Amino acid sequence: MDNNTEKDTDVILEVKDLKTYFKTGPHKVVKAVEGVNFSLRKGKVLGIIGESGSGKSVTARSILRIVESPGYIAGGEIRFKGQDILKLPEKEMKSIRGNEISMIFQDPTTSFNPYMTIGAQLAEAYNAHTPSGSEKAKQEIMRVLKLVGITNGEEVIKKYPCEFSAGFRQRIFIAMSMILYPDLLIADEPTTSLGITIQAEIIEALSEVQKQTGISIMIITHDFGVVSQFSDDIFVMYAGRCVESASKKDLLRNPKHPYTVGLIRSVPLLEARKTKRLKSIPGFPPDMSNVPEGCPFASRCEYAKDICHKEVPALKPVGEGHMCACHFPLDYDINEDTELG
Ligand SMILES: Nc1ncnc2c1ncn2[C@@H]1O[C@H](COP(=O)(O)OP(=O)(O)OP(=O)(O)O)[C@@H](O)[C@H]1O
Repeated sequence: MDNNTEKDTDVILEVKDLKTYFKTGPHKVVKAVEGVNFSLRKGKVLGIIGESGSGKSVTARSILRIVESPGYIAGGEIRFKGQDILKLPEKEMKSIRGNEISMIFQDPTTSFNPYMTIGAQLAEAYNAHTPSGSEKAKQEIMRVLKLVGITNGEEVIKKYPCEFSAGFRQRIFIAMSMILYPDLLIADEPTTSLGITIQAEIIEALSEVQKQTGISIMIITHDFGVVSQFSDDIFVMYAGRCVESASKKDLLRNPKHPYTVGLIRSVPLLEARKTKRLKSIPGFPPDMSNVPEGCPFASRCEYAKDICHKEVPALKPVGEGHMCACHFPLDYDINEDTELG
């Protein structure tokens, strides 16, 4: 039994020193997630942001224990409601998936069976864990469809996925993910394949679901606009590591890691940036099978000094609830960025 402290009871998910590797050759290991730490507060939204290949999806899949071979979890703890789920037998984990933790993916097209009606698929998701009469299932289907703003549920359930747009399918998929009253929803790039207007609608739908149900959400994205709009807390990933985490307010106002500053400077939609020039981060993330010594961001960092190329900086507190892995955290006020003015 775990002895939760008062503080811990506010945390639904705590990831400690998670390592997920891929053995890609006899002497080759890709360290996709290398010692990641973060927590998600109950009823809050945590945004995980980072460029492509930084390990966001692998982190999400590790939480559900669905990392596929040659991938494996090499170490760490994943505490969900106080219990380390890495220690659970697969049978118990199966019941947690969908029932307590559900996940939505980037591409709503592949999330559905094209040959089954929406109603049949929602009923199947409901009955998978909760055998029950069809009347009850139908009530629950209507409940979740309404939750995502679909009021013509009777019509929708008779149709097939191909009869709807990608955005509407994603909305239905969010509904499906909510059918078993999960406590945690992991949304992996839920808006990436959609147009700008539809993206905003999906975020709005997720936000409505969160408000109405109080569910905890972990949203993964490479779009700072999405996290700045929707998250309570933000966790920035780079090359398989956590480089900065803080409340959204702190992170956007006073980012400490040069990578976070680079990400913020490259976003066209943030209010504070509207009138300013945009700057992309020069260079590319490292090859994950051959990450150089020292801070993985050093080769792209305009502030890097000798030590940055030699020692990996530890994740350390830089303010209340604000953590940063940098040898020289910045004292940066986003509104005083004269370089961009
Ligand atoms: N099946 C695999 N085999 C080998 N390496 C893999 C595999 N899947 C992922 N990786 C490695 O893990 C790293 C992290 O991948 P991940 O999908 O988590 O990135 P991401 O941040 O979610 O990127 P994206 O935004 O493009 O989805 C990749 O750079 C890749 O090197």
